[in-house]
Amino acid sequence: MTTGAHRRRTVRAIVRNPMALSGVLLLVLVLVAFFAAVVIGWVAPEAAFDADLRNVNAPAGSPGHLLGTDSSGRDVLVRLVVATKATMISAAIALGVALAIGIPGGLIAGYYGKGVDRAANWVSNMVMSLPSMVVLMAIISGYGTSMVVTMTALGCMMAPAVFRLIRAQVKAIRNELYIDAAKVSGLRDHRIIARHVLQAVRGPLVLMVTMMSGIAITVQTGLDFIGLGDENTITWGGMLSEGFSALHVNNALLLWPGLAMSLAVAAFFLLGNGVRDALQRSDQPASSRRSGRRRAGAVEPDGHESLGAAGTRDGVAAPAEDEIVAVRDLTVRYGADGDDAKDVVSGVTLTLRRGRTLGLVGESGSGKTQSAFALLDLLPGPARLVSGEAWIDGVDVRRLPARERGRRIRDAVAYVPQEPMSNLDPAFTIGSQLIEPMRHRGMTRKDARAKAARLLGRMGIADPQRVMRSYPHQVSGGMAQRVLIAGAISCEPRILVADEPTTALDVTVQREILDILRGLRDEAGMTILLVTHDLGVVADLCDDVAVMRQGRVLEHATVHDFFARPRHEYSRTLLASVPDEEYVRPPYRDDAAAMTEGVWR
Ligand SMILES: Nc1ncnc2c1ncn2[C@@H]1O[C@H](COP(=O)(O)OP(=O)(O)OP(=O)(O)O)[C@@H](O)[C@H]1O
Repeated sequence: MTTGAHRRRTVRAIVRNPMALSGVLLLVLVLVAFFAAVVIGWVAPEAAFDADLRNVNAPAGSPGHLLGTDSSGRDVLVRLVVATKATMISAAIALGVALAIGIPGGLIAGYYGKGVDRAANWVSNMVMSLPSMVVLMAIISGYGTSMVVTMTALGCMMAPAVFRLIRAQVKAIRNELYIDAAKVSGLRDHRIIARHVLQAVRGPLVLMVTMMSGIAITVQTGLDFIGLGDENTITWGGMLSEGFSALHVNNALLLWPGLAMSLAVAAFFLLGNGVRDALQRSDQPASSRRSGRRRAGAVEPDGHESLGAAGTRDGVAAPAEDEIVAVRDLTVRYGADGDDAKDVVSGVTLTLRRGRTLGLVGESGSGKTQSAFALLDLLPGPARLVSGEAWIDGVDVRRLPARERGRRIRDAVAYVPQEPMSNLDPAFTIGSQLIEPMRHRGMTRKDARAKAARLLGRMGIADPQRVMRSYPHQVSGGMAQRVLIAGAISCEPRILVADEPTTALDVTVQREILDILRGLRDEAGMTILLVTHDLGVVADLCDDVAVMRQGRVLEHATVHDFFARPRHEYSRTLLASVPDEEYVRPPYRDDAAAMTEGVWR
């Protein structure tokens, strides 16, 4: 579905939602009153102050006075309409200030974490602990009853609520795999925040904005009611105060401004709830949203030391020309140094030769993914890279400054993750997710769209245009994996890191995906690092193999040597534990050609 179609669907959902619709209608009424107040201010600025002392406290329906007059003979309806303007402007000021502080603060603190987050959170907690009314009264006593000053202060007091909401939402999605995928595809932080993060927080934000509008109106009216408002401005609070003084003479004077305020507040609350529901309904089913695996330890990113930090040894020889990737002595540590430290990758050395496929095998938890993440500079927050080199195409990227390192890795290496669905942002069509990285690298939208369709075709997708219009929840797992591979190769990387790309798929689709990878190696000359625990896949697709266990590489050999003459005891155990001997039988024969004729073909 296109963005335009999605928008139409959202509008339809709002119109069909009774709560949203009544909110919209009430808000239209308030806006009509607002614009009427603006017009009255131009054409008859004195109309709200015209007193007719011979006609005080006239009841509603009196000639010329639909809602009657007040105790000075002024027309209640005109005053009510004029008061709408000041009340709405006050609410807008408070809201604007709260959003201007809260949204960027929450985005930055939630996305970057660490010290920024701690400092911002501390300030927010401090402001939240202050009693708002007392602070507002103190400000009024110090700076007078200026509406702008009072509402700006109220906005500052409300900002922490926005900050907390945005920060919590950003933290919840910061470690989603589709955010990692966006990083890998080369999108800069500000684009990821604008495109993926803001999109995810819009629902709760709409609700908060409407709630806060209601609160701002209530507070402003309350302050005016108790006499702390700007006495030169007509407001609903001021009218309520006058009505309260004349309660026993004309109780209708309390009714009309009270009703106006209640309707305005209700308009915002109904609209907020309705729009939130409509947004949820017009998006894909909740079950398909963010169902992805969240990497363990995604809570606080303290102490993250990425590639490029200290520890590079000088004077080390560069890898040979055909070694497109050379990882040497890589150690990834979780926890602070000392007893808490845990090395999940210990002194790992791996070599990928140009145009070949290296299978990284090992039992679950052996450190395969962490090694791949270390190479991609994608380690999660709590992980630290404490030693090692990572050579990509003749450059040790650990020695590069962060930005240059990121650029070099993204230019050379693409990543295909294990769980296709959780690596696609549920809020965007597949087409837009494929096109964006190419656009980011300077391609026109038209060219990027054509290339995306072409790549999907090459991935064996029969109707690329339809798939591009679809949202992730509308395609199967196998299709999503093809989409991710198409996305990964769209910017023409030289190296592909595929982390168990077939694990979540059924056998037929697995075979097709493996064929695609084989085609990328054989036809496009791509170098592939294939993380897998499946020796059948290794036998079928890989040229070299590295066996990992407990964070260490135990054996690094050609596939032929590995199957024919496994050197390490653990390799022999692994081979012996394969349930169906047929899987690995062909490579055991000392016949290199037979290796590619395994059961997958
Ligand atoms: N955030 C984390 N905090 C602490 N330890 C972690 C964290 N993430 C991973 N680990 C540990 O790192 C080790 C290696 O994990 P890794 O994901 O690399 O394993 P793997 O070989 O890819 O396994 P699998 O095949 O199950 O994906 C495991 O012992 C795991 O528990």
